[in-house]
Amino acid sequence: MSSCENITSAHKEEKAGTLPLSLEEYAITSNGFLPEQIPLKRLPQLYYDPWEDLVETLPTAIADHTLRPQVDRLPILSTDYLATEEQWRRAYVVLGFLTHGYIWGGNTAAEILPPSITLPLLSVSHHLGIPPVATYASLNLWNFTSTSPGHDPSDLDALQAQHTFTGTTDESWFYMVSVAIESQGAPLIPLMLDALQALFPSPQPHPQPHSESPPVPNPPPSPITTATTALNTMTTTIHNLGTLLDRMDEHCDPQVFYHRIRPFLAGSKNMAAAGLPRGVFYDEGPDSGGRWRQLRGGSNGQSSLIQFLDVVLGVEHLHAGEGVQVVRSYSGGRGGGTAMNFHQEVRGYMPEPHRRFLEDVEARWPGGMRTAVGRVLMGVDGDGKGQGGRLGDEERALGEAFRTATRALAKFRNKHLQIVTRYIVIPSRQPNGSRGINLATASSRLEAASSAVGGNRMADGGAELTGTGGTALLPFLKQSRDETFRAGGFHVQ
Ligand code: HEM
Repeated sequence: MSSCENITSAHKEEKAGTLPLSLEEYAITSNGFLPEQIPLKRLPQLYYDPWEDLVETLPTAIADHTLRPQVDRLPILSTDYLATEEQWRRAYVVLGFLTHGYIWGGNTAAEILPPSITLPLLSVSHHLGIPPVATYASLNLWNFTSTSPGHDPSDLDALQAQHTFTGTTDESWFYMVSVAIESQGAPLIPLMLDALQALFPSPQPHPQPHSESPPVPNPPPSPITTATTALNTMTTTIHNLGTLLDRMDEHCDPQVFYHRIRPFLAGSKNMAAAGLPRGVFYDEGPDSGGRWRQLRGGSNGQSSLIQFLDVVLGVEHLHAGEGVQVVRSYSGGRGGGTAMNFHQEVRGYMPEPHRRFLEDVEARWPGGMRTAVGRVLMGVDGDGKGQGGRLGDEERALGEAFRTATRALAKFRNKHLQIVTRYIVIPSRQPNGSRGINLATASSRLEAASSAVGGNRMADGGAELTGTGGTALLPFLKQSRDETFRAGGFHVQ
């Protein structure tokens, strides 16, 4: 197989019309936030063989504790020979795996990242506009291959991760469920942009043929019908994404996830309990010095697709201090300071074009469907205070389609909550005797921010062990779900 195979997905040829935004400018492909082609499996320049050879044997090197000395002996390679965006992404994937393998692949966490990793990683992350750490992009979006004819990334059974820390099927499957979700959700991007565009500029009533005019043979659908149809497709697609989520159990065992995979996803932010009180020192060599950095680790919460669905529907996630708990990620790290909530903060961990895309969509269609549908139904921006007369069938169908779509996304979040319970909360309460110092347990401590939750003020930085940690994590995820339900709260007359 060549290193740059074309991907044929079921929806690839579907969209040919003119979009209100040029998706290419945002590095969005016919596979959505996934690349158009199977990501490179190896950098073609022999110069980068020291990285490639090491990452190829990563699970073994971690298991026999030889990774750190091998990384320490790596030459400091320049990024000057990276020639294409695919190659920059490949370098980011390789360095991300080596970084987390190095930090977490021992009995204690490594506090200092050597210049052989730090220098090229900082250069690559600067080029891609993404933090120098493993992210959803390096673990999922740019880390897959497929054995299906046409390399269809929506075919979960044919997907495989290119790299894992553990060499387990469980880890590959954990990443690939997200890849299939991204792929199956991809057609929603152009579809929903069209729908927003149709509805936003004051929707016209259905064109009524004038009595003297000749009948129009195939009148184009009205903006309201266009949006209704798109929302109904969105509902079906989100339902299918939930079916994929349900398949996590097929090959990813909760014990393996919690005790073996998850520790490697951890970041360096608020990880004192796991042995990183100051984060990780990125050593840039004797000339430049270096500095301590505290960063989140890789998380599916960094998915641009799920945030796109929020933006389209107009789901609002509250800021810290407005009742939201700022949680430590399952991959480590706690939500940002007072000004940012989780969803805003993790945008900083998305590839720059994807982050820009979400911001531009928000700016162009503020409030998304919630605003647009609200205007149609009540003549207001969805706050339910309008006068509104009797609604026609078309408007009622639109309102119903919108509420059904928000309900579908809330149900998706509900399934996700059940997964988090099975994969984190329950295993965190069970003993694990496999390691001297259990980094999984240490890195799963949750810290509640000094935010008021249900009237109970929790001490800033007050840590809870994982046994009770789920009590901090679950309210955050429940809040996300409930905010989604709330976005659909219209009363159709
Ligand atoms: C074993 C599987 C999974 C586990 C244990 C898990 C766990 C978690 C945890 C603990 C969080 C809290 C924030 C964080 O730590 O970053 C989170 C957030 C999130 N996860 Fe997952 N997750 C899993 C699979 C997935 C999948 C497949 C997706 C789909 C792309 C997903 C999407 C999200 C999203 C969007 C958030 C942000 C909260 C929200 O918007 O509701 N997760 N996940």
